[in-house]
Amino acid sequence: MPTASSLLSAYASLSTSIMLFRTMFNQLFPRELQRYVADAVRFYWKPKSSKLTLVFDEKDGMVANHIYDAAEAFLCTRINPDSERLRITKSVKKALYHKLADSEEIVDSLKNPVYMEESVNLDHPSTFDTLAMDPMMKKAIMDDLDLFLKRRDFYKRLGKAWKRGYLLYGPPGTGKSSLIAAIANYLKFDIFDLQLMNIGGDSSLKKLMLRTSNRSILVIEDIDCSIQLPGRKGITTSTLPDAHYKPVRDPQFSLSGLLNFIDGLWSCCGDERIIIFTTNHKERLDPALLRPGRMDVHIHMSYLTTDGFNTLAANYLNIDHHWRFREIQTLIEIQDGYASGGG
Ligand SMILES: Nc1ncnc2c1ncn2[C@@H]1O[C@H](COP(=O)(O)OP(=O)(O)OP(=O)(O)O)[C@@H](O)[C@H]1O
Repeated sequence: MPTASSLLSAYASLSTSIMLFRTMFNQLFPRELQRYVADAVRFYWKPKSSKLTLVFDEKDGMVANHIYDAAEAFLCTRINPDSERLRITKSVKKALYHKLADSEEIVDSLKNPVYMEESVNLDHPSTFDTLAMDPMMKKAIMDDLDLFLKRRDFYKRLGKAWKRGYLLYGPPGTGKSSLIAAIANYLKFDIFDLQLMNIGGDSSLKKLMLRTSNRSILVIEDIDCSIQLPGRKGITTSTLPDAHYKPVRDPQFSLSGLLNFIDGLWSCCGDERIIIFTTNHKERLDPALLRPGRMDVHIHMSYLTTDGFNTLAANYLNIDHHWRFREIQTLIEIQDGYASGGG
């Protein structure tokens, strides 16, 4: 057992050595190196926290920080103004998990954490050349787009927003998305894909619409089934989906909100914009959405014609004849006959 005096003398010699080491360290090494060593020691010795604080500044210098806007728009669909803390976790397999207060919980899927996907560099190969579509119809669409782009003064003179709405309707898999890509490639516009089911309310919608750039195409796909829009008088009949449809969640914005934004919001912010709606069931849409000024051009995308088949065979297989073409063309004609009620 060490005596008190030996302990005291060990302590005295240890503290003398430390003081000597500190003095030498301070004199021999530059201040920057000392700070670096101190930081490294602190980093390895500090107890590790499981918490991570993300700070999004509202402004990046003098300009607005887009990440702040995106975070704000996203969070205001998930939390109410009374919530003070938001806890978000995500394990490897499970969905993104938000915990607001002790009594309030929301589970979200990471599939669509942000509800507007911005595709600035469109890399979709579809063009009007590769699209299987009646040549007259193709030309009519391209002419309409060209005319629209030339008519800035016309819209200005009328005091109307310089925008054009298209509705693409028809059975699934008939080329609606391909046509959207072809239009974007033709005009060299950006595409903004608006996911209605993820929008929390009119104000979020407004914010999102304002974030779309000029010379852009706003796409609202499957308008009849992405959300159950309340009608202008609150009646949810006009866009009723089929019996199997389950809305992802109740919408917190109204059809009138959507229509007003489409009509009014872009009028104050400059250049040309195109909005494209797609649906497999045009008959389910409210006439208020279908009228010119909102959906100016209605394009029916239908099943393959003989010409369309030839285009696809050339695009995909690089062939313009084959011994089975005749057989396929006969089948298409029979199908056409059924579709037009002749069969
Ligand atoms: N008219 C067409 N021209 C060229 N490719 C087509 C055409 N129709 C379908 N396709 C091809 O078929 C696939 C499905 O087409 P697309 O996604 O454009 O259809 P859609 O009408 O948008 O379908 P959905 O209504 O299910 O979203 C794509 O690979 C596309 O290349």
